[in-house]
Amino acid sequence: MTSLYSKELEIAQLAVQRASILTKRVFHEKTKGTVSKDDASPVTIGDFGAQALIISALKHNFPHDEVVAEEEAAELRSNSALRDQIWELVRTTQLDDVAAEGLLGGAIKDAESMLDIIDKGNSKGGRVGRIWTIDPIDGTKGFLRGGQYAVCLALLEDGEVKVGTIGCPNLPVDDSAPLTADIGANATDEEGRGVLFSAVIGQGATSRPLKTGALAEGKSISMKPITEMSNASFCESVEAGHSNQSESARIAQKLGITKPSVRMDSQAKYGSIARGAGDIYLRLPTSKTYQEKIWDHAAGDLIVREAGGQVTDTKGNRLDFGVGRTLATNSGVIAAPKAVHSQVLSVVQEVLGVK
Ligand SMILES: Nc1ncnc2c1ncn2[C@@H]1O[C@H](COP(=O)(O)O)[C@@H](O)[C@H]1OP(=O)(O)O
Ligand SMILES: [Mg+2]
Ligand SMILES: [Mg+2]
Ligand SMILES: [Mg+2]
Repeated sequence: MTSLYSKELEIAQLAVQRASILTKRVFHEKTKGTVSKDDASPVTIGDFGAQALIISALKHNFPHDEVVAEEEAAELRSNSALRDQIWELVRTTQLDDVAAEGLLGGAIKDAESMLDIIDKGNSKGGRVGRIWTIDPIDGTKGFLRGGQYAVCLALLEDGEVKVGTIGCPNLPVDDSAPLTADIGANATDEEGRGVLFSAVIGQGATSRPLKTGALAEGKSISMKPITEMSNASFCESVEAGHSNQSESARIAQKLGITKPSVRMDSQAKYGSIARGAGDIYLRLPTSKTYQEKIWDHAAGDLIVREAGGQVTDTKGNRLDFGVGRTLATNSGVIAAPKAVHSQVLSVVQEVLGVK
């Protein structure tokens, strides 16, 4: 393995795999330690634990890189019961392959170190240097209802996404399985679920089964060419507060799309269109003030583009990951195969009245 970013890719995939094991354990626990954040969104012991495990692996391998991660440990420093619950999970979650676990640096020393590690995700981001961005559980609401969620990790270099990995424990492994709406009944440990999407800039995108030890072999994935808009399928958020679902319905109708949207939580949407299970992902702003977070889009943006797609905001600009922790200069997301992206964008702009 001598290709560019091969070490980063291997560590990212293994780190996401290990964190995914932790999230699945939490799903089966009776109490998920759910607390409400300042913005009223939920966070669980799974979010904190997964973030600790991923940052620990990154700091072991790339000690000088910065990290922009979603969660912070402040609440855990004053809530020792919650801290202990997370520590118990983190302490006892390993990959079941000794060599792979060794690559991630093994266990974290103690509960205090775990809190410090969680807080290493506090970089301001920006356009200079190597910055990893982590969403330890993307779609926490989906996670809680047994629907889709994703463990997301990307490497930015000078503001550009170079490596992206998304673990989706509840998506089918089969790349050609049709997209199904996220009704919250997808959580199962049966064979056939759990997929890891990855991409490296200039090297294409892959999917592989999400394992509990060494990495499974990957397959190249690509977006499906749309021959008839009437047969296209588009996906969007489950949450009406995250994306305007009445505008998306009007856009779909104007494009000639006849199928209803497939609603699913998290960056599972990016992975699903990248492998051709769906075609288009629309995320239409619901407020003028909400700024999308870089950890909600970085990995998906690269995976879709490396699979033959184009990703822009509603103004037609590429997502700019170099402005800080948020996509402050962008509004919404339009992801589609390259060949039809401009057609989709012009209908989006017509319906939204964007110049
Ligand atoms: N008002 C909002 N508009 C758009 N996205 C939001 C909004 N509030 C939260 N989000 C984020 O959208 C992501 C979920 O994406 P999706 O809606 O596509 O499933 C979550 O990361 C969620 O943040 P959080 O992690 O804090 O819940
Ligand atoms: Mg969250
Ligand atoms: Mg998220
Ligand atoms: Mg999250």
